[in-house]
Amino acid sequence: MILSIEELSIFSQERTIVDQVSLAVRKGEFMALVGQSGSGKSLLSQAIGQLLPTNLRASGRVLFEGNNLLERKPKEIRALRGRDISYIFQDYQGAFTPFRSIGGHFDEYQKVHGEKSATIRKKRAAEALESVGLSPELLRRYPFQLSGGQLQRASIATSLMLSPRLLIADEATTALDSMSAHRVMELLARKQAETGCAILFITHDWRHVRRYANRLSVMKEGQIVESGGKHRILDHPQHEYTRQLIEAAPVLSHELKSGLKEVGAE
Ligand SMILES: Nc1ncnc2c1ncn2[C@@H]1O[C@H](COP(=O)(O)OP(=O)(O)OP(=O)(O)O)[C@@H](O)[C@H]1O
Repeated sequence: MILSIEELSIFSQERTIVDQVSLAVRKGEFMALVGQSGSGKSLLSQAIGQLLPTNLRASGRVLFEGNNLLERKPKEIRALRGRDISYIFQDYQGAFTPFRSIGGHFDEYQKVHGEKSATIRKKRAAEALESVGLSPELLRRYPFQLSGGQLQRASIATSLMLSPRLLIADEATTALDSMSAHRVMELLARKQAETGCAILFITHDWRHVRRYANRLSVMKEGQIVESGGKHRILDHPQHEYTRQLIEAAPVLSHELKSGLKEVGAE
């Protein structure tokens, strides 16, 4: 288990938003987190890296390779973020400062994580861009000179540059057109196969769950209502809410919803 969330609750002054949630991500797996809008998926993912808004607080345990991250000092967490645990957000535009070149962003990111050699930083930045199918030429450009899809791939390149062991992707493809989203998903799957990193993937897109996930958890009103292997949940959901969610998703073929063939089918 690379990540083990145990009885995590998140509170505002007025209410409990996430209520005693437990969730585990295994080494190297693709774990999808789906569920109702406002059920607390983003806040749960933010709590992992101590990124919660300041008006909220968390209780419980977030064990990353056995260490409770909720007890770590902010400085320790900053060092961990980007190196061991990386995030990809829906708002990838926000990851870039308008007046700094793409190369400048890659350089700064590595400096923050202690890489002192400018030669290594430059080489690694070029390799990172190439690994997501972008030309190192783009390092000279500014964020507004890239398309949305290119910018999202550049932000993914940054997130993967230091080979994190856990990648947290919060609706990483929601803002993209379907071809760009497909490219990003294929890229994540390929990087995962290459590096063996685990992915916690928050999404509303059941096509991505069906195609890429190993396991999934379903959230509703601050609680996890069902967790398990993809095929089991998609083909035999046990909770009524999961059933409704799957029924509401577009049906893609006559196969079972997980993509498996019915027993006895040709
Ligand atoms: N800083 C905050 N203070 C108080 N409540 C908040 C704060 N941030 C989010 N919330 C509330 O917490 C709940 C969970 O929000 P969260 O963003 O985690 O939902 P989500 O499941 O990711 O939704 P979506 O799928 O729409 O992105 C929502 O009701 C939201 O309004």
